[in-house]
Amino acid sequence: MGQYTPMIQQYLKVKAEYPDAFLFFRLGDFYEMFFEDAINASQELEITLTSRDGGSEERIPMCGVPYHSAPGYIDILVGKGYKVAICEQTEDPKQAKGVIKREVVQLITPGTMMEGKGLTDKENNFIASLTVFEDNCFGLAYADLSTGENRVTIIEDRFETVVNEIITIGAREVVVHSDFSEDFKLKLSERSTLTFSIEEDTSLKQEYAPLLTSLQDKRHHAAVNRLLNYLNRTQKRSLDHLQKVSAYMLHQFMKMDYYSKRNLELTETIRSKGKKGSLLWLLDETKTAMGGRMLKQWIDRPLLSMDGILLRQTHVDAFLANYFEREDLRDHLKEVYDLERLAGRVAFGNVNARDLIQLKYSLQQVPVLKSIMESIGKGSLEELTATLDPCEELQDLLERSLIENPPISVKEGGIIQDGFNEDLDRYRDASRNGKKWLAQLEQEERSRTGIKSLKIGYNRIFGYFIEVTKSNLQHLEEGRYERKQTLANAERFITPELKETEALILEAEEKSVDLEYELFKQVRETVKEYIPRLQSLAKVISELDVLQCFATVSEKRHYVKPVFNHKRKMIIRDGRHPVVEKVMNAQEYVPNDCEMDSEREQLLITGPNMSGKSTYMRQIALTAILAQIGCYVPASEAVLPIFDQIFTRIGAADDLISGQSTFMVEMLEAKNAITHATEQSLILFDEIGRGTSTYDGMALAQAIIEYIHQYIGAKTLFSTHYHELTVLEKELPKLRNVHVSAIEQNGKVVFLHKIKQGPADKSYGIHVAQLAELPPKLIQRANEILLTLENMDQPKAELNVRPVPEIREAGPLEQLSLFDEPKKTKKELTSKERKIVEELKSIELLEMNPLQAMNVLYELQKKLKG
Ligand SMILES: Nc1ncnc2c1ncn2[C@@H]1O[C@H](COP(=O)(O)OP(=O)(O)OP(=O)(O)O)[C@@H](O)[C@H]1O
Repeated sequence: MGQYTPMIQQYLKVKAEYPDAFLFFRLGDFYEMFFEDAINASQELEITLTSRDGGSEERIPMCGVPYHSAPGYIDILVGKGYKVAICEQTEDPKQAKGVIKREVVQLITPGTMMEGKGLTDKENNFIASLTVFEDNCFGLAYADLSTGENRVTIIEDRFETVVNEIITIGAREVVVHSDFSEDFKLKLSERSTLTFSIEEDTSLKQEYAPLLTSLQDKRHHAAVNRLLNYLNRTQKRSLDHLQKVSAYMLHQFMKMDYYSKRNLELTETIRSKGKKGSLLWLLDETKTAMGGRMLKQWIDRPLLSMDGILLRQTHVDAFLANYFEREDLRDHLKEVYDLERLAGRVAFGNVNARDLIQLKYSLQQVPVLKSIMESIGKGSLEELTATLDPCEELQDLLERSLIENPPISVKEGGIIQDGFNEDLDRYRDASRNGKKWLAQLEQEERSRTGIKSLKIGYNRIFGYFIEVTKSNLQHLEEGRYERKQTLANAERFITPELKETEALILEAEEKSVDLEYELFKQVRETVKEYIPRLQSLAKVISELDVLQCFATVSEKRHYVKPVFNHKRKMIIRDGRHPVVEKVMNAQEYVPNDCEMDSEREQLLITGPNMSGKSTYMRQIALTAILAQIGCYVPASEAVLPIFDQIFTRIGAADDLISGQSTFMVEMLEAKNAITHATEQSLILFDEIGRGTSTYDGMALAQAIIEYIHQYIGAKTLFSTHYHELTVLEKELPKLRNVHVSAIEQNGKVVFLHKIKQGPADKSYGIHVAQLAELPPKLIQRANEILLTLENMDQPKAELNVRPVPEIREAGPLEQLSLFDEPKKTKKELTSKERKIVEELKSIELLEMNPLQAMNVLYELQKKLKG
């Protein structure tokens, strides 16, 4: 290190403390990066890589960004999952002896962003900490630094549950002990892009003790302390806005694993991973960013407590019964600023006067919201309304102190109203009068000299001056004017009077700007004291927003209030898939019923491809979820049990990342459902078993159905292409066949999308092939083959006697009328035909899917026709 210049040595010392972050090293107006950081940053940020002499033989790689445009670059790096350490000059360069002192003032990481593009209005940005206890218990704590939300839970379950929870909250950064298992890290990283950070210290810092007062369990403390200590160490500033930590338990909410949430497209779609097309997108009629975030949290955590659900329902009822008040409320909610994030920025000290003006507008809405709510005033809504806190004194302060349209900068004046502070008024008088004095002085000089074009101007270098054009110079009194500057056709002068007036004005202006900044800081400090009240206010407003949103959607889309029962009964009349219905236009969507109870626990759904089996299954799960978050549901009548868990296996080309075959994933998920489901659960299995050879898959599917029927009793919807399974209805008393109907019109299939009792009688695979425009000859041939196969079908009931259906001999195939020519006996066959028959015999039908079989047939036929 000795060979480097003192500044580079300083850089290396700081960098050693932040090895896993890009170090933004402040040099004058730039943040510079050196060595590896420079090489990597120049690639990631697409900026020029240069080099500088640093005392060593080789030049040091360097790249930099101007400090005023740094936030954009920091956004990019942090968005890619990197950390950025901001190292500032902490002493005045003029006073520095030797190298200027520098220190890291903040570490910005994916989980600790406070502003910028990385933050989405309607989404939280959580940073989590994970602590492993004995017996494989996990403490999960998480906080949103931008809003101050702060939670903790203990997971006494598999690590998979921890992964689910971290993905559900959408954490982007996880803080762990340095010994944390690499295997666990891998499992977490497989599912989402996460940044890991280290914090060993789980001891309590006294300043945070008030946040932890409601926590009884020691493990809660350890988990939360790890997180708080990390935030404290990296943020190096006030965390006053962090709210009291609230503990929760996972079993308070309906359980759904990551796959199920994804399959059901609750908050993002499978294909685009965006919000559009998800249940959240459909429901989001919230008017505030805070409400939007709460809605997402509610969708992620449907309730299990009947009381909790009914309470939300009552609120929704009240909003539904009062259309005009609701619309009025919506209009006013629109004017409410993001109070939670504002509170966070107040605590961090980076709000400007414009933010506080927004706060003022928001607070002005509160009495209005309150009076609208009071006019609705029914039952429990009154309780919520009563907690709307207008923070009157704060509102009053903001109204008196800040001017309406302040500039962004808080250090250049122009933000505090006249009449708010006497000293400020006095300075302002001086500076306003000063301008008057200058105008007077200008007038006097003009009369004295008789020069009409004489004017008083200002420049930064020597302040106020008197400007006279060259042609008028002779009119100036000798000795009175001191020359300061010569221009092409004018000269600039000063006089003692001018300088005196100038001193008065500048002093007043400077003092008033300084005082304004001081006054602004005082206002900001006062706002800081209101942070907890603002946060509580934000909670109530968010809740009102989500509840009005439920009412708005329910009314707009003609939803009905679900009725709950403890008898595991489920009746859905005219149920619809909420999102498909919206996308395709309500008139076209075919509504469907679903009836299940303790005598009818399993539905085996058959029907052609594309008829709507998956849609039907999904709509039932979404109906249950909507009901349990307290919203109305897309149906004309709904009687529902409260589901404790929802499991889905709905085909999608997922999980290629984890290196497992689709079939393996299918089996793992089946296992997951079978191991954890209870009588109170809902299971959706879409064509389980199709990923393997026909009989294998069918056998497994049947065994799974039987197992759930006999040992679990969960409500199960099972769609299948194996028509053979429909005979199970005879054996399994709680299983019913239903099918999605289709009709043939003019030789084409028309999907009715209607669920009917009983099994489907026909597979319409060939029609789908026709829709896919396979050659007409081929379609015709497939129809002939189908007819033959159907004619030779054995009574299906037999299948159920043997769990694995009997594999037919190849023999009967010889009798098929495969060819249009008259039947021939073996003797009469030509050698070519014999060869083809042999080929036919050797075909492993069970290894093929129908399309492959058709291809082979087509080839054989082509050979025959020769
Ligand atoms: N009830 C309905 N009313 C109107 N259209 C529907 C309905 N249900 C489904 N559809 C339409 O039919 C399409 C196919 O539905 P879905 O994917 O559920 O079929 P599927 O039977 O599961 O098909 P596959 O067996 O090929 O997986 C959907 O994209 C939707 O547009």
